[in-house]
Amino acid sequence: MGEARGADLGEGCRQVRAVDQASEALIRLDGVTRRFGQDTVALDRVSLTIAPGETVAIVGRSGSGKSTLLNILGLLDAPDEGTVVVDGQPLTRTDDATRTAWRAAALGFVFQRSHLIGGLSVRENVALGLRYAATWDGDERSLTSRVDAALADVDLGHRADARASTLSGGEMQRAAIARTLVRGARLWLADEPTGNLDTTQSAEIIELLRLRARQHGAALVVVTHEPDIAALLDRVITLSDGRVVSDTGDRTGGARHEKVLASSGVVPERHAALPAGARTSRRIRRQVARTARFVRQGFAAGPGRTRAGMLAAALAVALTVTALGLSQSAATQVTAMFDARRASQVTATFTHDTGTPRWDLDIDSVRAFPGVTAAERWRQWDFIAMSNGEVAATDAQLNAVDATPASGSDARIRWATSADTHLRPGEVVLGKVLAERLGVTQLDLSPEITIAGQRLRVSGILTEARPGTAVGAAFVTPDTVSGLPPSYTTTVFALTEPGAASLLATRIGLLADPFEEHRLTVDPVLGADAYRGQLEASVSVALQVLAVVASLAGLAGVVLVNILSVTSRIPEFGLRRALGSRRGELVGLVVAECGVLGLLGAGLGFAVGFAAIMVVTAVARWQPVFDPKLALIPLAAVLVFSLAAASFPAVIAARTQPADAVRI
Ligand SMILES: Nc1ncnc2c1ncn2[C@@H]1O[C@H](COP(=O)(O)OP(=O)(O)OP(=O)(O)O)[C@@H](O)[C@H]1O
Repeated sequence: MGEARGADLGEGCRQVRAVDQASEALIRLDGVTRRFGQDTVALDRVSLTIAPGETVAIVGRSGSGKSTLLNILGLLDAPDEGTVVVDGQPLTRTDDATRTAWRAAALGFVFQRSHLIGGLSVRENVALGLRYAATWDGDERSLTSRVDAALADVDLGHRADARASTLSGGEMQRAAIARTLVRGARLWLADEPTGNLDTTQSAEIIELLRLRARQHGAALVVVTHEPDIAALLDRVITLSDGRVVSDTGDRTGGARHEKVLASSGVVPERHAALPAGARTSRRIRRQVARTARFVRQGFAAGPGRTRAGMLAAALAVALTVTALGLSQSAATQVTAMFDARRASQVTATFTHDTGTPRWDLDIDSVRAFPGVTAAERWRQWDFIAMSNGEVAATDAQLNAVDATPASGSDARIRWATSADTHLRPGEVVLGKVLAERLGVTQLDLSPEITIAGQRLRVSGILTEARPGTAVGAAFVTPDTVSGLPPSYTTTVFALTEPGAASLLATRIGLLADPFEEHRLTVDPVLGADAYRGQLEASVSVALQVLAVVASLAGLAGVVLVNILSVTSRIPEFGLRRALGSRRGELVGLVVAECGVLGLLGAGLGFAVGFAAIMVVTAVARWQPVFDPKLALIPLAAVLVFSLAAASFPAVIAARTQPADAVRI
C-alpha cells in the first residue's frame, strides 16, 4: 500500500521517513498556548501528539478551545507560545509559507459548513482539493479519474455535475470528504462535521470519515460535542478551559498503520529533489495555468459579481471616452463655427486723414461681387456732441448707415430690432446701451431724440450687435448726416456665401475705392480670432476636467464593486488558503480576475463611449472627432483602473486568516 501511494505522489514530492523520530508523531504540540486579546486563553500549555493512522475525538464544553486546537493542528493558526512539530520539523510562528506548504502536502479539512464553492460543480469542488495539493503533478487526465474515484468512494458519483449549492447537508459533507480524500492527505481534520446533520446522517458521515481515513492510512481528528460520535473513534481528548483534562482510548489504531505511513510521508514540494531551476519554472507554469482556470471558474461561479465588475469598468471607461471625445468634438465645433463666420463675413474700414473721402465707397460694386449676399456702408463720426437738452450724451458714436437691402425687400442684414428695420429719413435706431443711457425703453410711445439739431423718431433699438457693431451707437440715414462735419472713417460690411469671403477680402478695397485702396484695413472676423483660441481651450479644458472627474468616479465605482465582491468571498479564500494556496497566489488570482474583468469592461466601455460620441454629435449636428492618440489615455486608464481596482481587494484576500475565514 505504501508503494501504491508512493507511486501516486506527484513528481514534486519525494518519499521520506515521515514520522517524528523522537515520538513517532505525525504532529506534536509542546506546551502550546494560544491567546486572543488580553483575557482569553483559548489553549493553555497543551502538549499532545497525533500518530499516523489514529482516529481522535476532541471533546469539551463550548468555548473550551476545541476549534482553536484543531486550527493549530491543521496549521491554519500558530501558537503564541510552545512548539508545533510536523514530521519532526519544528514550525516557527511566523513561517506562514512553511505551514501553507505543509497544508498543501499533508492536510485535509472537513468543516462544519463544508465550505464548498456553491457556484461550482461538485466535481470541480472536489478537484480543488487536488489542484492545491502538493501531490498533484498537473496532469488533468489523472485528476479527472482521481476525482471520479473519490466521488464514487463517498457514494456521490451521481451528483458529480450538480452545482454544489444544490446538494443536501449530508451530500455536502460527502463532497468535502471526497475533497480531502482526493488529495491523499495524511492528517484529516474535521470540525463538527455533523453539526448541521440529523442523527442518522451524522452516524453515516462519521463512519464514512473513519473508514476512508483508515483505508487511506490517514490520521483523523474530529471535534465534536456528541459523545456517541466520540465513542466511534480510537481516542478521546477532553478539553476544559483550554487544557487537556483527559486523553483516553486505544492508541494502537494508529500503530497498525505506522509502517505503512512511515514510508509514505510527503514533504512540501519545496523540499523536492528536482533541480532548483526546473522546479521553479515548472511551478510557475503550473501556477499560471491553475490561476487561469480559477479565474474562468470564478466568472462562471459568480455570474452576478462578474457582470457587476465588468459593467463598473465599462461605465468608467465609457464616461472617460465620451468626455474626452466630446471635448475634442466641442473644441472642433468652436473652430468650425468661427471658421464658418470668417468665411462669410468681410469688414473693410477706410480711415481718412482729412474729411470725407474724395469718392464715396462703391457699395454697389461690393454687392455685385460673386457670392456676396448683402453689404452695408457706414460712415462714422467719433465724439459728436449731441446736446439740446434732450440728448445729453457727449461720447456716443454716431453712424450713418446705408441700409438698403441688396435685392428687393429681403434684407439679409438683420438689425435685431423688433423687425428688420429700413431706416427712413427722420428716423434713428439706437444701440441698446445708448438707448438705456438716454432713457429710451418703449418704442410704442414714439420717443424722439435730437441729433445735430434734427429731431428724429426712434424706430428701433439694436439689442444684439453684429461683430464690431457698437451697441452704444445711433444709426441714422445719410440724409440726417448731410449737415454733419466730415467723417474720417467709413466701413463696408459684407456677408457672403460660405467660402466666398476670403476672395472678397482680397478685392474689397479695389471694389470699394480703387484710388484709396492703401487706406484699407480688412478684418474678416472683426476681432473674433483673438478669443477663438481661448474659447476653444476653455471648452476643451472644461470637458477634460469632466473626463478626469468621470474617470475618478468610475474608478471609485470599480474599486467598490471589487471590494464588495472580494469581501463576500472571504470564506472561499479561507478555504483556498486551508487547502494550500499561498498568499501570493491568492493575490495573483484576485488581480487576474479584476484585470480580466477590467479589460472586458474596458472593451465594452470603448464601444459604448464611441456610440455616445456619435449620438451626441449627431443630435448636436457636430462633426464627431476622436484623435486615435487619445485612445491611449483610456487604455492607460484601463491598466491603472484594473491595477488600482485590484490592489485593495488583493490586500483583503492576502490578509485573509484561514482560521478566521473558515469559521464564517
Ligand atoms: N479569533 C478569535 N478571536 C477572539 N477570540 C477567539 C477567537 N477564536 C476563539 N476565540 C475564543 O477562544 C475560546 C475558545 O474558542 P473555540 O472556538 O476554540 O472553542 P470551542 O470549544 O471550539 O467552542 P464551540 O464548541 O462553541 O465551537 C473562546 O472563548 C472563544 O471566544
